[in-house]
Amino acid sequence: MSHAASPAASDPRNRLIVALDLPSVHEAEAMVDRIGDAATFYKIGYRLAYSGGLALVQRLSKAGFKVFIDLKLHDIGNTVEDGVRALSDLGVTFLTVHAYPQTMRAAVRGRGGDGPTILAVTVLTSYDQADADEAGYALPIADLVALRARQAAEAGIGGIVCSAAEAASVRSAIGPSRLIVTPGIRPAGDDVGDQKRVLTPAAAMEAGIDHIVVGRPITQSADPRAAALAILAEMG
Ligand SMILES: O=C(O)c1cc(=O)[nH]c(=O)n1[C@@H]1O[C@H](COP(=O)(O)O)[C@@H](O)[C@H]1O
Repeated sequence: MSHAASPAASDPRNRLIVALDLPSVHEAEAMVDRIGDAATFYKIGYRLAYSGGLALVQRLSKAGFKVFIDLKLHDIGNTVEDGVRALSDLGVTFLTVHAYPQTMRAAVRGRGGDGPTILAVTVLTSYDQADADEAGYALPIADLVALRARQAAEAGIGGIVCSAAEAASVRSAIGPSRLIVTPGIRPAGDDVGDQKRVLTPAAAMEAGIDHIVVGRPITQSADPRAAALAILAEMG
């Protein structure tokens, strides 16, 4: 595997997280090599984690990449606390839990003093209002995201996952020092797939987010490196 570049603080590569949602560790490693120095931060989710991807987390970290482990934990408090404690030993930068108050408090306990930054997933970007209604939530999505962001800050969570469309209300709920991380990003004209609350890379940056998460627009492109470079150019 190639080694990660060390971008300057102002370099947009620090703010682009590429979702490695690929079928196997072998294909994920080949993708990292194809993208080369156009990315320095990768996300590993269910698909890879459940097929040998935890070893890849360690290889990526060793090669100098930042890693976001996205398992969206949500269970009874004791199980979440223990799970976060175990994941904290992997040396990742970010890990995710769902933004339920009991879950978030347990995750903060499991993280201890020097673990990874815990990100709380508010309302999935594949949900529109009809999906939230169907799931039994009485609130408009914007209000539910803001409520969960406030609860995350109260629980001591380090960052929020939401749509960039909600960045302003989330920022006022969490203050300047916690992070806003936004999937549901599509360059203008790209296929949105199952995403519903979508913004372009440029619009997300203007909205004041800290990191964007981009998967298929890069990994399913005929030229993943060129796709990543185009997104970086749009991010400024
Ligand atoms: O937690 C996440 O990363 C996440 C939260 C969310 O609300 N929406 C969302 O799409 N994601 C993840 O972000 C990535 C987006 O991938 P693409 O839609 O292919 O760009 C996927 O790996 C999702 O699992």
